[in-house]
Amino acid sequence: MTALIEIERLTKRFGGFTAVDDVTFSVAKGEVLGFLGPNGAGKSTTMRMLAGFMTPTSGTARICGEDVVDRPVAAKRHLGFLPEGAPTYPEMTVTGFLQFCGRARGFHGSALNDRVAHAMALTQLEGVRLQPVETLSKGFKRRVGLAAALLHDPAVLVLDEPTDGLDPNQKHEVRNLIRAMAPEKAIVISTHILEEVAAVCTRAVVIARGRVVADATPAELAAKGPTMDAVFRALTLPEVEAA
Ligand SMILES: Nc1ncnc2c1ncn2[C@@H]1O[C@H](COP(=O)(O)OP(=O)(O)OP(=O)(O)O)[C@@H](O)[C@H]1O
Repeated sequence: MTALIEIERLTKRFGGFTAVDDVTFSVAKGEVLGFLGPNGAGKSTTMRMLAGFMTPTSGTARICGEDVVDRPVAAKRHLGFLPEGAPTYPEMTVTGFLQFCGRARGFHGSALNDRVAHAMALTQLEGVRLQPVETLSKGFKRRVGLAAALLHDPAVLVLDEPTDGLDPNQKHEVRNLIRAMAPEKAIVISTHILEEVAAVCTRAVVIARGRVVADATPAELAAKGPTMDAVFRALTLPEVEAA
């Protein structure tokens, strides 16, 4: 299996506080890695460093073999990143925003229009295509962000809570979409929803206080206790309490 994401000893300190502490894992093509942990565990910080949005204090991250710090443009070519929250440029319409993202990715003319139309179809945004992003509900804003991440059909997807704010039907659709794309890509999703891990992930990495406390398949994790909730608490609470 080819590792499309390679994270080695990644660390981020904010002053004297270590938010991400010596994190190592890799993700191969075909894998959907669930990145789990309690609030403040360091998930978003790890994902931001992987996406080249934040410089690590130490350690390395590579996307399709390209170091995100030394070769940021080459690494980002292979990456679709859905950050936390809503897309920027809220006054743009959905179509306008996605066209802007597509142009930034180097698409023009009919190729640009095809890309935007395809991404909108995948994320079911056609009904709101002419609406300004700021007027959309949270779930629709999330899907606009997801469409922007998928636009260039990248080999690597890093999705920070992709189903946050979606209703159950939309969650189902987004999980189906992730599953459908999975064979051709390496995907990392962070989530608080334990059922999502069983539903879409082939592997799970659990972090607490910035450190990896488990790296296993969903079935291996589930076998560690009576419920996924209990396993999650056993893995993460001692770390939180010890801090
Ligand atoms: N720019 C920053 N400056 C200082 N501290 C920060 C900064 N960004 C994050 N932190 C801290 O680093 C820790 C990890 O934050 P992070 O957002 O990565 O956690 P998370 O696992 O994504 O949490 P959540 O599940 O709540 O989104 C937190 O204690 C947070 O307050």
